[in-house]
Amino acid sequence: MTAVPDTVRRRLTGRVPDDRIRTVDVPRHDTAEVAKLLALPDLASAVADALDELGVGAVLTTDALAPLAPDMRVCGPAVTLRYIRANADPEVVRSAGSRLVVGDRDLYGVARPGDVAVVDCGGNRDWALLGGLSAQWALKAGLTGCLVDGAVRDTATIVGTGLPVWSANRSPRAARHRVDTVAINDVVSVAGVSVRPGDYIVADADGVCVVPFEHLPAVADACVTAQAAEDALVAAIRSSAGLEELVRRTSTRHTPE
Ligand SMILES: O=C([O-])CC(=O)C(=O)O
Ligand SMILES: [Mg+2]
Repeated sequence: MTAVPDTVRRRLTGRVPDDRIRTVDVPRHDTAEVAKLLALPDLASAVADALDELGVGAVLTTDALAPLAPDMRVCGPAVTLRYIRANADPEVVRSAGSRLVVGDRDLYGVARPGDVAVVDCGGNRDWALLGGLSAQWALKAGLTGCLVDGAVRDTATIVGTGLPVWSANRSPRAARHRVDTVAINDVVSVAGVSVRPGDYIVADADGVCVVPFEHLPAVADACVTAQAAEDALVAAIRSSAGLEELVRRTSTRHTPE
């Protein structure tokens, strides 16, 4: 069983039993790596190019997970939560005072400022696992974003909080009494992509990139190099008098002898 230190214990509600908290020790890189990435104007596209170049990681399109608002962007290490769908009728569960556990608050409790919550909803896309209250709790804990492979609700309130959230669906119906928490900080599956605690989530209006923890520094360096080349190309586009000059200045074609 995980030893939960007192500093973390004071941040937990106690709803999730300790044996479902797989670890509180999530690896994290220096925040300078995150700052390099957040400086990129087209964050997820740049990171996706670097993942292609290095042959690592995974991406998800906005068909799989979409941001609640187009200006949302995030980069940070994942803390994870996995649910399963409960079999019981929610009315029966509610009247029996069941111990089905909603684990979002305790996920935020084990997180550190800068982390991104990643929620595997066990295939449930119909019932909301995150709403306005949850978003405000996440912000209080210092989370910088949430990915929910399921539904969210209270969209107006969530967007108003400024917390960046990506989800597979939206639904007004709550998942309370319909799901149970299996694990906090275990490997999860999000739209078919595995995410380990500490893998970096990079997301914006174009979609989501999952950067394996060990590759983050190389990805950040590749992005900075590619951005410098792109900036030079943009300067050439802007300063060329016309297309002929632009093509001449940027062409790599061999001139015939
Ligand atoms: O209550 C719930 O289950 C989810 C919700 O609406 C919130 O977090 O505000
Ligand atoms: Mg609500």
